[in-house]
Amino acid sequence: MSEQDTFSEAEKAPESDAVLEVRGLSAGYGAVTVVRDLDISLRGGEVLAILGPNGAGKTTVMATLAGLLPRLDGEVLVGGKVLPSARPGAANKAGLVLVADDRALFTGLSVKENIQIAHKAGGPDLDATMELFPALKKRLKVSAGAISGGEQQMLAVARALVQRPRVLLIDEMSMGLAPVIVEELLPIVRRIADDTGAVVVLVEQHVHLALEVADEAMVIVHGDVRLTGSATNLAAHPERLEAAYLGETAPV
Ligand SMILES: Nc1ncnc2c1ncn2[C@@H]1O[C@H](COP(=O)(O)OP(=O)(O)OP(=O)(O)O)[C@@H](O)[C@H]1O
Repeated sequence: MSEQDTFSEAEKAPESDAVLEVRGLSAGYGAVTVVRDLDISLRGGEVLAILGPNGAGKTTVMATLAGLLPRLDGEVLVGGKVLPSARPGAANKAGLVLVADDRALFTGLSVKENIQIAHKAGGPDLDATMELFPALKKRLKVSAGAISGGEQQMLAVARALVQRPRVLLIDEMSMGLAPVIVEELLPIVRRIADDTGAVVVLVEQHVHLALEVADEAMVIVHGDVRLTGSATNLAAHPERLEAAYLGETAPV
């Protein structure tokens, strides 16, 4: 097959290659719609950064994707199969794993026990997981409540990883952490996508750090998608990002 053939095939890749597809999603609380008409299509190994100011609706999107909130409209598909609305167990079974912004660790249990409890058949074992988190490896016997914020975040991601996610949702990994720690953590997320082929959807306040590791990015403001594009493109045009954040662009 010539190089040209390979290129045209890649260009024409069918939509069904998508591991995560979100079509016309609206999300909110009761009768209140907070996010409107969201579309996402990601293949295995791709990282999407969801950006936007406080209150934009990012966490609402993540919770809805994870089945913790009912969808108000639209569909979510994993591996081509439509997920039922508001069924977190079904979403998890389909391979969606959420790392929530509160990390939700068992603080009375050790680091090792937190990981063991979450482990699913076929997921990477403790040794393989610790390769990604050498700092955590030294803290395996310490209780999860006694490690640093950065280590807790590593543990939250490690706990998601041993569930063998097809789609890893990480909500504000950087919450309460110094930028220097975030700089260490985000490349690990990139590596997870590259090594395991999982789709990663990342909500992040550190815009430029997120764009360094993401493939695609989306800016949500007041519940509307105001900007989408490749992370490289958005990083090269900070003025577009700024205009989107300020609500100066029309909904996409
Ligand atoms: N439980 C709830 N009931 C009703 N409204 C809610 C609830 N939780 C959040 N909201 C509202 O939904 C909107 C979006 O909130 P959300 O937390 O999704 O934003 P966000 O982009 O994640 O913000 P931040 O960056 O500050 O975390 C806000 O107006 C918020 O007040």
